[in-house]
Amino acid sequence: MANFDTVNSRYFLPKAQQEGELFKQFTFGSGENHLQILAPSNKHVEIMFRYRGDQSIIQLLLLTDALRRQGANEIDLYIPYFPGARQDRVCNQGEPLSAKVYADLINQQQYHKVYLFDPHSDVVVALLNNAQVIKNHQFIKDVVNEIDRDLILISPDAGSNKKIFELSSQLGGLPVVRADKLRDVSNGAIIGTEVFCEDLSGKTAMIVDDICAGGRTFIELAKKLKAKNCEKIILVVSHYEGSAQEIKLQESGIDAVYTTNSLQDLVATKFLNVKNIWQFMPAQGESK
Ligand SMILES: O=P(O)(O)OC[C@H]1O[C@@H](O)[C@H](O)[C@@H]1O
Repeated sequence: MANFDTVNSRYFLPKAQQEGELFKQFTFGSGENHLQILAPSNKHVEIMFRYRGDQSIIQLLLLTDALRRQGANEIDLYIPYFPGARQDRVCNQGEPLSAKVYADLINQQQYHKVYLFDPHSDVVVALLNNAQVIKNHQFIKDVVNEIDRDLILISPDAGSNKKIFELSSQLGGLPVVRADKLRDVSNGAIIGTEVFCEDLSGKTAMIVDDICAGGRTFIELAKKLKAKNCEKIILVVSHYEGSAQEIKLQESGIDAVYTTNSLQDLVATKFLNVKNIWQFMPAQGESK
């Protein structure tokens, strides 16, 4: 999973340096994108797509159209981070159902398979045609092997429990501690966190979640874990936005963040020990 080769039927977006150019791409001054496939396409191709803002979605649609016109009739899409997945319900009046908007766009392309990595919930999987889920199990196993300590898994909120207990059994029954966010019912803002356990003296806690975005969830949680005398706190997220809150994450007691490159090429920060241990596809400008 971690390493993709660069055979001719794999098209990377954003474009990574690879053996032979498969397509050219540029953006006009007006902001419109242009691309051109440079050789006839195989019938079956794979697009390895990392979401980089909504402009990148347009590039994906253009690439898909160009490939079909060049003869591709079975296209698999790898989209490890699926945009809009966290807005999988309308929380406040006036908001869109973003997950459906993005899913509809992808469905219109009639991909043969759409591979997602550790999606936020089952909703986006249900909205997409031909979705295949790559679970986070192997990623977490790799992290556990690298840490090599006695661990407890922390389920950050009620919505994560099912996933974390499944993960625990995959990891030979690692103990699980449950936590939950307390929210302001009027606007959904996080106002606190509860951790359902007694003293955690001497323990290494591994918080596992799909994404770290603003970081608020983990800052509050880490503070509570520290207050329960946790010795070390590791945050493991499949998708990491790279947050303005990194100083606060560190101050809250998080010792390291383990993540993948599903959203970012390189996570370098002087504040946090962020390890990008899984490479979905070559970083832009890297030859793999
Ligand atoms: O607290 P931040 O980092 O902003 O958001 C991440 C959390 O928000 C949820 O959607 C994710 O599943 C995760 O629990």
